[in-house]
Amino acid sequence: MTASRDERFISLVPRLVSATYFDEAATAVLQAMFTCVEETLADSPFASRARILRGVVHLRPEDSYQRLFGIDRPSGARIEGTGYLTSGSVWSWIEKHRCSVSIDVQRASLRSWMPDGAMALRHTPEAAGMPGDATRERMLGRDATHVHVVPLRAPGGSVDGMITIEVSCRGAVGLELPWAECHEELAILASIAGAFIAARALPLRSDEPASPDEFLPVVGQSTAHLVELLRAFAPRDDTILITGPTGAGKSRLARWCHEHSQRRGQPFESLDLLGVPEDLQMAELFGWKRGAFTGAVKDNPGAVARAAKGTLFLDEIDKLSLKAQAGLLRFIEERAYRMLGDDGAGERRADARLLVGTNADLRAAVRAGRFREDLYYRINVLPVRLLPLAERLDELPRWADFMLNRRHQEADGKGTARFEPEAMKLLVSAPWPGNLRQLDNIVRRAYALQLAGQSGLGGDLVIQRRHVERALTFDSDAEPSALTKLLWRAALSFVNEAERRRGGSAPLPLDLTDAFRGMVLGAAVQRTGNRDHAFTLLGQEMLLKNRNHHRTLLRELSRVREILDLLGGEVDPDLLAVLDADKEP
Ligand SMILES: Nc1ncnc2c1ncn2[C@@H]1O[C@H](COP(=O)(O)OP(=O)(O)OP(=O)(O)O)[C@@H](O)[C@H]1O
Repeated sequence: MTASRDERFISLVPRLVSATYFDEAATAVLQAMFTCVEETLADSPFASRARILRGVVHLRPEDSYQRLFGIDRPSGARIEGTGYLTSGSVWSWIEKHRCSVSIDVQRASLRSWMPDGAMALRHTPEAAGMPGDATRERMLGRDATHVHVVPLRAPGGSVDGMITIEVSCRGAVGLELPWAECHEELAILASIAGAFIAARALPLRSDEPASPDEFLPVVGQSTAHLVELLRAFAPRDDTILITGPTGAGKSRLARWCHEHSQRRGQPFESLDLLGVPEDLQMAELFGWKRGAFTGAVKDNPGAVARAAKGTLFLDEIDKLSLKAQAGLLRFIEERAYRMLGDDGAGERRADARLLVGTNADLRAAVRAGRFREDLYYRINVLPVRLLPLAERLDELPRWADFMLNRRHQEADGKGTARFEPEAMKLLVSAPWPGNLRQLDNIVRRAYALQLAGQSGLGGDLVIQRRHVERALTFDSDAEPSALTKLLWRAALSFVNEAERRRGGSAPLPLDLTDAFRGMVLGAAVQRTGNRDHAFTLLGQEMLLKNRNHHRTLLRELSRVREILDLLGGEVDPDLLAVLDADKEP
């Protein structure tokens, strides 16, 4: 190892340590790699002919894109928009074999630098790991004749992404660029970077912060990086796989991608496979002719044909039957399909860009034999994950305001609509298993309750806390697991607080959780407006019978006071009212 290589390793570390943005960390490792490759090329027969075009860092842990950043070598500028190598097959090869690969783009050959030092050369365009025709064409279009790809390893050893270096050297087509001389050093640089980059989800510094629009009205810090990624992915024709829980907004995000693609203005067709029985999936996708099956009273072109020239969003793709998976794979590979019952016309073609959504773990479905592996790799080109609402609480107040104003406009309301601060606090502290869809329902319900309590839609509308509380209560009736989730969250908060106090102020012992009984009793007294009813509601008739319930309530509420004294902070006004009422003789 030469001194300059040592220096490169040593000088990279402090740059990575001090990086506060992903861009900075990625720039540091790319610059070190550029220098390494340039020095190697300078000592080779291609010295005067080869030039580096660009380098890109792809961070995709657990198989979904988290960050993407690239530098255009000649200008030193950040790569904008669509200029990224996004070959699903290269990624799947790297992930599986955990080794670097060098690609001769024109000759369609792929050299793998196996971890045991062996080297495998594969020559056909169809060979596993080789980028598909469209990706190769794109690379050649920007004069990239050779690409070297290095795995990005996380500290635990998992491969959490890759770094790609594109070189242009027309004179070397069919010849070996000197990757043999530098691939080890590049792998070490990537490993050093991986230890920092993959372990920390550094934010992306964007010159142009993600701005909300009609199709994505709220973009907070927690989704800004996702929107940034989608800005690069949306304009391409590759498939985007959007994973995320039900109701988180996958369909809307798919629509946003369509609106930010060249296909904007063309049809956007959405098919939710959850609602389509397996035996009708082929028909819904590819259409049918009249009489193709019982009930087919007239021709139906199918979702693929309706999406022609535009975009087709297939939600809940994991629900696709194996038969329909085969049909979809064929459509993706050849853009060809057959309509049900159309024996005469033969094959049809449609140019539709595919976007796919799921809440399931598709890899697990592949392992279980429920999802075709070849189809998985075809749709897993640009995977992104939409977080559940509970993990993007920074956005929640803006979503709630947006949904409230949307409802207000639908109702032709005058003036403005807003939540009072206490109502908003309640929304932020709720668990949201149903995500944005649930929030929308709650907002609509609270709006209706508020309207019912005041006359007409005249002036500004301020939604009060009690209406939100009632709306949430209705909702938790419909969602029995919500209480368990809330209890669990409360337990976690309790433990967090106990930890925070460790070694410092008064401890928070387990016994204080008894205060919860007092709070439940207090809430029941407040809700029923009567102690006897509250005790009956909570199954404590025995205490009532013995007329012991007043004393019990006093004792339970004293525990509540104890914990409030210890914790301090703001106390819910309703709880205060119960406590104050009990002070009176
Ligand atoms: N960008 C958005 N603009 C406006 N409303 C949104 C947006 N995203 C989500 N919502 C609200 O959340 C609801 C659920 O969104 P969406 O249907 O996109 O979720 P999803 O993740 O596709 O859910 P599922 O998988 O259950 O179909 C919408 O009906 C809407 O009320």
